[in-house]
Amino acid sequence: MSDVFRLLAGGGGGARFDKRRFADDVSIFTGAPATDAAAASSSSSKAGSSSGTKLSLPADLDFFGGASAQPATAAGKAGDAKGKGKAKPEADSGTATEPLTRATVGAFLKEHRLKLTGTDAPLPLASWAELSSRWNAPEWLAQAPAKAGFAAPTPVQCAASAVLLDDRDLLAGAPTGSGKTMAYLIPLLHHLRGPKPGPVRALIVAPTRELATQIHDQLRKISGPRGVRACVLTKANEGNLKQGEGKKGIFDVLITTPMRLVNALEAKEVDLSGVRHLVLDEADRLLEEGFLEQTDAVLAACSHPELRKALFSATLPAGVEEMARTFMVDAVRVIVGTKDAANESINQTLTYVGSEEGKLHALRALVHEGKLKPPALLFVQSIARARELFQELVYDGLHVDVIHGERPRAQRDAVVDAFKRGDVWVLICTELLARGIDFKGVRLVINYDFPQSTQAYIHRIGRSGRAGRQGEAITFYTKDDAPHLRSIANIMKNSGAEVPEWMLSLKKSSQNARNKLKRQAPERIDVRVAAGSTLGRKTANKRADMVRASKRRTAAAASSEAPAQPGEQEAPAAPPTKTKKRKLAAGAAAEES
Ligand SMILES: Nc1ncnc2c1ncn2[C@@H]1O[C@H](COP(=O)(O)OP(=O)(O)OP(=O)(O)O)[C@@H](O)[C@H]1O
Repeated sequence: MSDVFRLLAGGGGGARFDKRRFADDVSIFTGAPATDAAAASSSSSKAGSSSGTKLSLPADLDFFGGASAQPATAAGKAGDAKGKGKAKPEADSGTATEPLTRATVGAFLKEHRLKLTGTDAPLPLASWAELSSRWNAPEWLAQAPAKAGFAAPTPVQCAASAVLLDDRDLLAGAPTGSGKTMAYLIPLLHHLRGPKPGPVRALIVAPTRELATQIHDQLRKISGPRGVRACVLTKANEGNLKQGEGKKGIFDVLITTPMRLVNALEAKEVDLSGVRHLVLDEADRLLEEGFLEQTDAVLAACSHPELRKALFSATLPAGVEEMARTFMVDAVRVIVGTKDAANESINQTLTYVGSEEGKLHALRALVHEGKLKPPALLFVQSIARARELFQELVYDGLHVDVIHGERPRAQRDAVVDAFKRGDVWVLICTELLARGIDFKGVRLVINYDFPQSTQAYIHRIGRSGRAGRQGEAITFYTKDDAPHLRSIANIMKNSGAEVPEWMLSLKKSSQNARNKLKRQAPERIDVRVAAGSTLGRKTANKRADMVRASKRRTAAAASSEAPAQPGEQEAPAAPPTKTKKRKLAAGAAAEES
C-alpha cells in the first residue's frame, strides 16, 4: 500500500470516507485505476493527524503545486477560464501580442470586461514584452513572469500594472484569484530596480500574517538576480529596520500587518519616511473598523512627498472608495468584471439545514454522497466554533485540521503546509483564511456558518476557483440566517449561479441589521451540543480521550512557541468604545504577532 494511499484511511467512527464511493478520487492517490484503488483500501493512519510524514506526491495529488519544482503552466490554466470576468490572459504562452493603441483599446477593455477611469489613464499592457519595450524594464524583469509560469498577463495585470508602472495612484477591484498580487509586485520591482541600503522604499500592508507571508513568497519568486531585499515584519527583525546610530536599513520592501507595524512605529523601530510605494492589499478590510485606526497611522507615517498608493481588493464597497479618494491623488480606477461580485468559476449552492443541529447531518451527508471533494475549506464564524467543530470531526476519518488566530504561529504555519502538501484534506478555519490566501487546488469551500457580510462571502468562496480553475462553494443556512439570505442570493445570481426566485424576492434586511451582523456574529449553540443527540455515551468518552491526546500532541509541538494574542479579525465583537476600539484592533491583528 502506498504512503499516499495510507493517508486516505481514517480511524474512529462517524462518517468516514467511503473509498468505493470515492474510487475516482482514490485513484488520484494511487495512480491506479479507480476500481483497483478502491479494492486495495485498508485503514491504518490516525484521523486528524496533520503533522504527517513528508510524501513525494504524484502530480495529480500535488493540489497546490508545492511539491513540483516546475510550477504549472499558469498562463494555460488561467487561459482555460471561459466567460466573463475571469483571470484570462489574452494570448497563449509566449505568443507576441501587439501593444494596444487608442483605436484598439476599446475592444480590449470590452473583451476583458475592464473598466478604466481617471485622468489620462494609461493604456493597459497587452503582453509582458511591453515591460521592456514601453517602460524600459531590465530584461530579467520582463522575463520574470514567464519564468514563474505566467505566460501572459491577466486582465487586472494588464490594466493595473500599467497604471503603477506609470507611477500613478491606483484603486483596483478584480475577482478573487485573478492575479492581483503580481499586478502590483512587478511594477514595484521595476521602480525599485535593485537593492539599495537605506530606509525602506516600499511597504505592503495586508490584514493577516499568513497573507503577508504569501506575498513575501511570491515576491521572492520573481525578484531576480539582484533581488530586492524584502521581509515580513516580525518582532525579531524589527531591529534590522532601524536607521541612524551607524545603522543602515537593509530592507527595501517591508510586508506587514497594520498592528505589527503600528507597534514598531510606536517603539520607533521603523522609519517610513523613505517609502515611495505603498500597497494596501485587501484595502477594504484595512479601511474597516478594527483596522482603520492602524491604517490611518501607517498612512500618516508614510511622509514621502512623492508617495504613490495602490489599493487592491476583490470587494470595494462605495464607502471604502469614498474614503480612499480622501488620501489618493489623481488616482486611476481599474475594475475587472462586475464590482463586488463573486468569481464566476465557482459553482455556488445554498443548502437549507433547518437548525444548528442539521449542519453536522448535512456535512456528513455530503461525505456519504461523495460530494465533499478534498481539499476543502470549512468556514465557521469564530475561534470557539472552529475548535468545537474540529473536536466533532476529528474522528470522522476526514484528515481534518483547524486553523485560527489563537493557535501558535508555528502550528498555523505547519497546518498551512500540511494542507498544501495534501496531508490535511479538510481544513476548518475562521476568517483568518478568508482573504487573499492562495491555495490553488481547493476544490470546495463550505460555509458551515453563514457569512456575516456579502464581502465575507465573496472572499471565503474565492479560496476555490483560482487562476481560472473551477471551484465549488456550498453555504449552509438555518432558519435564523434567513433574513440575510437575499443578499447572498443576489451575489450568487450576479455571478451566474441559479438561485430560486423566492430567495430573491425575500424582504431586504435593513442596513442596521446588516451592519449589526457584520460587527457581531449571531449566537449559535455549541457544535458539540448540537451534535449531542447523535452521540452515544461510549462515543462521547472515546472522543474526549482522543481530544485530550490531540491536545497533548499539540502542546508538545508548540512548546517552543509563544501563543498569538486572542481574538481575530472575524470576531470584531460589539460596537466599539474608544478603549474597545484599540482592543478590537489588537484582536483584529492577532494573527500578525
Ligand atoms: N498571469 C498569470 N497567469 C496565470 N496565473 C497567474 C497569473 N498571475 C498570477 N497567477 C496565479 O493566480 C493565482 C491567484 O493570484 P493572486 O493570489 O494574486 O489572486 P488575487 O487576485 O490576489 O486573489 P484574492 O482576491 O483572493 O487575494 C496565484 O496562484 C498566482 O500564482
